[in-house]
Amino acid sequence: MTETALSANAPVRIGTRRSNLAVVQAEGIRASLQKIAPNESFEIEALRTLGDKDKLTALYEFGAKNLWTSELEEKLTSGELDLIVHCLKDMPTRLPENCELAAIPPRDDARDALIVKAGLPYTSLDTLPDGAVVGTSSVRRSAQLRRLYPNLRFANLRGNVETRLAKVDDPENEYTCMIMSAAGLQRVGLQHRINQYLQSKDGGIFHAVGQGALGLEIRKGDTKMQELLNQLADHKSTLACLAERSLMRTLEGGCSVPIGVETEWIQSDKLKMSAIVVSLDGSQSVQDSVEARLETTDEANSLGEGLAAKLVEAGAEAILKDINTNRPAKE
Ligand SMILES: NCc1[nH]cc(CCC(=O)O)c1CC(=O)O
Repeated sequence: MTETALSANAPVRIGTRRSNLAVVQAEGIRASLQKIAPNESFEIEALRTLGDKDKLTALYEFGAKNLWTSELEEKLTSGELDLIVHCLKDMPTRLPENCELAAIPPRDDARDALIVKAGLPYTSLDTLPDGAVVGTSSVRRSAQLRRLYPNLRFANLRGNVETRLAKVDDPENEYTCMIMSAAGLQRVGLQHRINQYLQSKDGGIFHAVGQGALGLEIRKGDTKMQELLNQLADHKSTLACLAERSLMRTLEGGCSVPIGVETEWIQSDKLKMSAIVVSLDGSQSVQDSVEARLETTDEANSLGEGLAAKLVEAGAEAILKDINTNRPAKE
């Protein structure tokens, strides 16, 4: 084959993390792209990232906000990859100079879910006995739970979806239950293990910014990829997720800061966004909400900034500052 023929047929290279969930997500995007562009070929490259390798360090101790993404982004900018399929919630709110968030497809279930150890009879957070051990390494989850359920205890739980579930079910381990994203479980076919779906009006728990959505990242200015991915984008999911990310960016929180959020379209073009910021021990919290008609990404960004301002007014800054000064291994 000549070199020209090779480059004309060069496959579009899709990068993702090497977990089952990440690969399932990338396969879904590949299938959608293949339908849109039947003459292109698409290849998936599943890479082990720093976040996958280090299962021991508590997430909040890493300091860096990009432990799932930076190695993939290096390959994107060097041209080894053309697209990265991320869980949007693992993407930092500020991307490297030469990368961009090209599209957000229709969002799946954004809620957290309670999963009880196999064989135990509990069905919801409020039926858990005193001293029950919740497996989670997310300070957003533990802080919100400490606030509402002071009778619970917490233990770190890391690893991919299947690993975490196996650790909880292992009778040798002290976990009574764990909290995980509903979308993550559903995508790998484990939705039957969900005992309770959590949200502000059920269990009192707000989900993470961008949870349940995918983020499709490309090299900045790659118009061929942008045009393809435009066809996978969902307008309402995009506006809601961008509003959430703007809130997070404005509060300067990373994925390890206890900011919980919820967005809901209350009319066809009106988004309501509620959020909570909680101290690590659950003793302090501020909560507020905003709503506005949204059509453009600028308007989504303004909504996030507006909610951040309200939360700061209510005392969020003191809580976040306290978290940053007390963090054990802050950079
Ligand atoms: N923090 C890890 C992570 N990143 C994305 C998902 C699941 C998919 C999603 O929620 O978008 C998970 C698992 C979890 O938090 O339970």
